[in-house]
Amino acid sequence: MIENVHKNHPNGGGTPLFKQISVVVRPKDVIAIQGPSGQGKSTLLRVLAALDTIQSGRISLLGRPVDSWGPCEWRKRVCYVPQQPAMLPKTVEDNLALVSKLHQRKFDQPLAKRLMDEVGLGDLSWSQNPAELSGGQKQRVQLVRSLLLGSDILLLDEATSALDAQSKQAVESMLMRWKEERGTALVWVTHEQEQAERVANRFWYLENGDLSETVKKDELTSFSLDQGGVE
Ligand SMILES: Nc1ncnc2c1ncn2[C@@H]1O[C@H](COP(=O)(O)OP(=O)(O)OP(=O)(O)O)[C@@H](O)[C@H]1O
Repeated sequence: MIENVHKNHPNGGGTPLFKQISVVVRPKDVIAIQGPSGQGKSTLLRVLAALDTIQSGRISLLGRPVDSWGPCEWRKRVCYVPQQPAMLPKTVEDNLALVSKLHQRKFDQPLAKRLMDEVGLGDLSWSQNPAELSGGQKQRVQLVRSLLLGSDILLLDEATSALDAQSKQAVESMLMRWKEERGTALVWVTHEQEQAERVANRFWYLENGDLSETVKKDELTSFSLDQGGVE
């Protein structure tokens, strides 16, 4: 999906943040991105989401370069979920219905209800203003809103950083069910080694501009047989 991507450090010093990195994302992959702070994990998600520029390289999905999809279609297919939830100052329901409004689709209320239940927000009033919610509640509402887009790839930036252990487990289980049902790939920045090991089948490590990859042992055979991926 990304080939020889080169990006300079945003500090303007001319040092590379990414040095010719290439990776493929396959349906149902769960990829944990790890590495020291400031090495470009969030930036890599934004590059994949076509929200940040690169100096050279190719970003594509299903064999088509990002430019040929157009920004709106790309964002439907590749959805970035930022660490800090950005909510409309309306109701929870307005926020949940936002993506269907933006993309002229019917709001799937039963699905939204099911997902809210699954992330432990079954009792939350949908008429509340998100400003009244806790950080962890906002993070889960944002995640459900993103899932309703039905994208091929979800880019999760520390998606459970504001959650207690129980809610974190609920979110992890829901995301695992979702990717099995829908074939969605999850590319997930997490600082938690234990979480990475629980959820991921592939691991990307970013440091000094290089991306190295390891794969779970039981995945090695299928991985080497199936390098084709989404691209
Ligand atoms: N808008 C910006 N302007 C200038 N520098 C930026 C900007 N955004 C990120 N950076 C710099 O780019 C580098 C990569 O940042 P990024 O947030 O991608 O790293 P990260 O690996 O996700 O870090 P962390 O683990 O701390 O979240 C950092 O050195 C950061 O200071």
